[in-house]
Amino acid sequence: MKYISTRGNVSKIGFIDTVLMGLATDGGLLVPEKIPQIPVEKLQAMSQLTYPELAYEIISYYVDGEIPENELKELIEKSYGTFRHSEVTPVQKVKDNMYVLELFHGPTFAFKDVALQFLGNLYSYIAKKTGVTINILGATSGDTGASAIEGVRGKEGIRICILHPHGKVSKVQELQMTTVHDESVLNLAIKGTFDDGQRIIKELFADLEFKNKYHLRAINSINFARILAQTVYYFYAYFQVAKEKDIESLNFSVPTGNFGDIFAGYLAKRMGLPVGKLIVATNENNILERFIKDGVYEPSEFRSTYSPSMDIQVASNFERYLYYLLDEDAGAVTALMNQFKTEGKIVVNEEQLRQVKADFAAYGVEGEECLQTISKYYAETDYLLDPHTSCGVAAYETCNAPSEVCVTLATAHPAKFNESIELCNIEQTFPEQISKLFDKPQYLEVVEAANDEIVRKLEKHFSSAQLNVK
Ligand SMILES: Cc1ncc(COP(=O)(O)O)c(C=O)c1O
Ligand SMILES: N[C@@H](CCOP(=O)(O)O)C(=O)O
Repeated sequence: MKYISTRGNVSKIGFIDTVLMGLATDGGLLVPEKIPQIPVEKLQAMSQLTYPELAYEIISYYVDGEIPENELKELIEKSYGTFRHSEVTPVQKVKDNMYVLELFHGPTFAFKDVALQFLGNLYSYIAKKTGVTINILGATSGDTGASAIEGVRGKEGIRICILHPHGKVSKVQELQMTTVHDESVLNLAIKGTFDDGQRIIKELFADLEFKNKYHLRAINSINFARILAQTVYYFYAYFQVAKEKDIESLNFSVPTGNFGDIFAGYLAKRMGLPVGKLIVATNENNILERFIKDGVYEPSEFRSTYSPSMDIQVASNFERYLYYLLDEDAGAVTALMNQFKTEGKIVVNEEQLRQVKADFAAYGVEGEECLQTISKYYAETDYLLDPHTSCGVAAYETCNAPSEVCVTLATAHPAKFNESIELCNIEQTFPEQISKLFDKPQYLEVVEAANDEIVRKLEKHFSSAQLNVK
């Protein structure tokens, strides 16, 4: 298995080099040269596997022997051994034909842990095997940051810097990131939005001299390993629902911001999983909903919402989808991405829009509807949705036909977003791991959303004494 760039200007590389490269050196995103196809008989055999066993089967297609079988199995078991639920990502039936896939049983109570526990261990494995330096640079709207820090903290030879939008993440998200007192961790709170942070880190990754000098590595979903690990739970959910329901295909409703999670579902479908509709649920920052409806991809004004992790205008993984929409024509992707840079928008033609609508349904959830959905489900089913999952459920209600079976991805635990839950007059009990954060001191530096100030901080952090790799 080799990997190529969506912009066509990177020579083919293997899995480990793909993980280390993160953002492709030509500014594009790395994708597998050929998506592996899983035959029906193999799918049937996979349906009885435990989560770690299934993860091994799926991930092996992409690692393609670069990590010996026993070492990959060990790495996967270690990654999912930190989850509080024996099934790792259990599926809960909420009502007839409606399920949620609980992705929040990892250390930081968000779906990011599923991929970032794996990626943290993978980076540690690569550092030990090859001696390469791992200096992680990431941007977060709240969840990736905490999860990435948790995934690598205490691992020798790894340093990490996370940019988050100052004052625009929930209190628990901020505490999860900033109460970690470790010289390998730097939290920069930028005076701006998540999009500013994501743009800045992409510019730094695109500066190849800087990237190479400081050995910058990515933990955001620009890193293909993130997408890969997230693909596994679509398979797992399908197999769990199929055990109790006779289904030909299964719809998924996915709270969406950077388009990474839903792209993982798209990949699972292309690998042969019988996925029906992929429903893109957004909040008021609805660039993706508008694109799926009108074929125009154009940012609008940023809005702070009850689901802050989805307050994203420019969705990183959109480029990966564009690559497949444009029949894997890297030249056409490059032209459209250049057009986006110069004109600020991308418009697809009618035939392409038909394909987009065949691939996805979409619904943008406004604030009141998000809160009402939380209240309604709590009253009617006793299930407490976090505001992101609530957007997913509201989109399911709008886009899923009653006869179709749908799984909504529950992307975070409600305790992370008590600001929104309180507005619904619901009192929740915090898990101990979260309540104890409130007593801890915080470590963060507030900076302008400007490259030069951030570069100075990074240079200092990433050139501090080299941490030993055991
Ligand atoms: C809780 C939560 N839900 C949904 C999303 C959106 O996922 P994606 O960015 O992969 O579209 C995020 C952020 O990524 C998140 O943190
Ligand atoms: N919602 C995310 C934004 C970053 O997304 P990623 O999947 O590319 O890491 C967050 O919580 O940080």
